Amino acid sequence: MVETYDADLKAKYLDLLSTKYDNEEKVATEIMNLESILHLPKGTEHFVSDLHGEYQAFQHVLRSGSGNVRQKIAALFADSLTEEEISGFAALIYYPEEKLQLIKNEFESKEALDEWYIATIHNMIDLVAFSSTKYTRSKLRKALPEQFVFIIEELLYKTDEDANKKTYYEKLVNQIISLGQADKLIVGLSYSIQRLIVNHLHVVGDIYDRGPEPEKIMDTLIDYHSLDIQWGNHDVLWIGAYAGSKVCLANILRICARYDNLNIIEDAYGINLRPLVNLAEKYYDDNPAFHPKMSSGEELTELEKLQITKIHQAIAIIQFKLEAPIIKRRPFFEMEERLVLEKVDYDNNELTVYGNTYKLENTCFQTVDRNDPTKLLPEEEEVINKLLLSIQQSEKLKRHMNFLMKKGSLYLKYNGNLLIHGCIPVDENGDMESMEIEGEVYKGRELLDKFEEYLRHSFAHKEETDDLATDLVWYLWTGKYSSLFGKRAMTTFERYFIKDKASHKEEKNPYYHLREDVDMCRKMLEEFDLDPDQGRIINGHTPVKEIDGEDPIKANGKMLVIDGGFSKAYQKTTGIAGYTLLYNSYGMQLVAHQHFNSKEKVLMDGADALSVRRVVDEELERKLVRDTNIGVKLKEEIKSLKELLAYRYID
Ligand SMILES: O=P(O)(O)OC[C@H]1O[C@](O)(COP(=O)(O)O)[C@@H](O)[C@@H]1O
Ligand SMILES: [Mn+2]
Repeated sequence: MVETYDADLKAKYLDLLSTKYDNEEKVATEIMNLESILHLPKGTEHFVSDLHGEYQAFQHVLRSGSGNVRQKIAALFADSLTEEEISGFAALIYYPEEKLQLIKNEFESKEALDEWYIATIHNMIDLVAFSSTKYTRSKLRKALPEQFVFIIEELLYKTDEDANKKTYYEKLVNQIISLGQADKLIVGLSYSIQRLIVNHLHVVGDIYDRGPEPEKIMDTLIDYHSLDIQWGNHDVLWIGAYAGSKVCLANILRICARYDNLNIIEDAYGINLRPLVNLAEKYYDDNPAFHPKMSSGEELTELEKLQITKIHQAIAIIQFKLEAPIIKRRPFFEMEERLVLEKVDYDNNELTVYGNTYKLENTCFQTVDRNDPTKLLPEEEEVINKLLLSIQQSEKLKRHMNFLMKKGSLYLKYNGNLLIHGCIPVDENGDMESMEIEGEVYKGRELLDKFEEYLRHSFAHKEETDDLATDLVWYLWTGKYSSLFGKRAMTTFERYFIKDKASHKEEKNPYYHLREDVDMCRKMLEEFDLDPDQGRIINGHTPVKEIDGEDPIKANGKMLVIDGGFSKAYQKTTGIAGYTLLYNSYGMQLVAHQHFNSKEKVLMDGADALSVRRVVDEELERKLVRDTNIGVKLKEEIKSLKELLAYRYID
């Protein structure tokens, strides 16, 4: 029965396939094409994480391919260009529009400029050829600026250069210049080169929060040619807010207020904060614990600062109140200790948590009824409901969140590696920690799959605000067994109101010290059905403190921690601007970014020489497409095509 069904299905599939490949030659050509692709070297993967709204730094890393663009230029033009020229050329490729302006201003005669155009266009064509050796012609064509494909291909596939066609090629380039198309061609070629140098991008989580322009990062990612995303805890917080979780919403607003980024909400996403501002003005005053953190160079008037301080308090208190009913209705979240508002001794202004009693400072409990401390005032309730409505109606946010869902997942198995933002929750013995959800116990990979299933359910049901799926999205942000949080509890309340830093400590999951161990990493790879000899785990989330001698390469290279440290607020504690990772057919390279120069500085002296590389390993055998995820798919296609050939065309 099953067999006939399968055979039927197969025949239907092959019939469908034969509509695309409607003669024997077409099938044969495609098989040959795919077979040869399998033998090309694998494309370069680029890994970044913890972007935290730092659009400018991200742009630089993306455009420079973490130093890969410059490296290609240096390799190709080692004998013909000086270091300075190489840097200038690199800067032109990263920021072609701006750099072109700067360069053009330097020329005094048209002839000199034309000469520069000719040399530059030729160099760029050579670089395109050099950067595309791993690709098929058709893939290269897709990466070229559409309006110039014909011209570029003519120049790329030059034949007979010395004889008959020499003047033809010269004419072509001269024509481009005299018709005023040179700038457009250079800009187009620059973006093509950027695109050719990185085949696929992995964003290992935390696009949102702390930094000023996450929405611009999202727009860049939406336009990017090939990528995947592993959600970070901060991304999930935004997904949760959009999916109907009021407590997630309160959190994103609180973090925006804390980092003086409320314009992300108001200007970028068009959400009206007026109701929240009115509430804040009515109940709150200045409070040093709620002053916004500002990055250097930023200026606020006293009045602006005061207003943000008030909003910050208003939304923090709403957040603490909203947490309580969830903790109570979900005892299996094991979060009773976080019922902080109920634990406050309002007479003595003290809090007892985890067995210790602390004095509270800078409190702002004006809207807290000590007999029912977690009850929202009707106006607080109205504010959060209005905000939820308007956040769910933001077209731009909808677009960004849909994209996060489409390209994102909690973890990803890719070319034999495991990509995950936070951790795999384990206990001190290295056993997978289990969590009971609706009477079923899950652990390891199954637990993560379950989390993702609930998250997707919540996203599909935005009208539900208090169901288990929505509560679990918040759990992913802050829960003990969350693979994204990776800590035992979040001490936000203590950070605001208690001076004693001991109370701020957030204990990490044992994963974070056990991941130093090779066997533990092997075990985790096996948990995800990956080959422990070949695979590696690629993590974000925890800033690597190079300052204290911490190494991002752990467990003999089985574990790579690439928290980009893009977040300016965290660079003091890491001593570095962060790491990114490149994986080409020869192996993996970790790139340490000492600091991200401003775009202006890069434009002036092409300065990304500050990226230091450390090679994780040299693969013995060059990796080919056939060894990759895509290779597996291509092999399946080849198999089907061969079946089609036998079934339809060969008797
Ligand atoms: O430094 P901030 O912005 O107050 O945030 C601290 C909070 O951020 C977290 O570290 C989570 O953010 P990360 O994913 O960037 O680590 C919490 O554990 C902690 O409570
Ligand atoms: Mn994180």
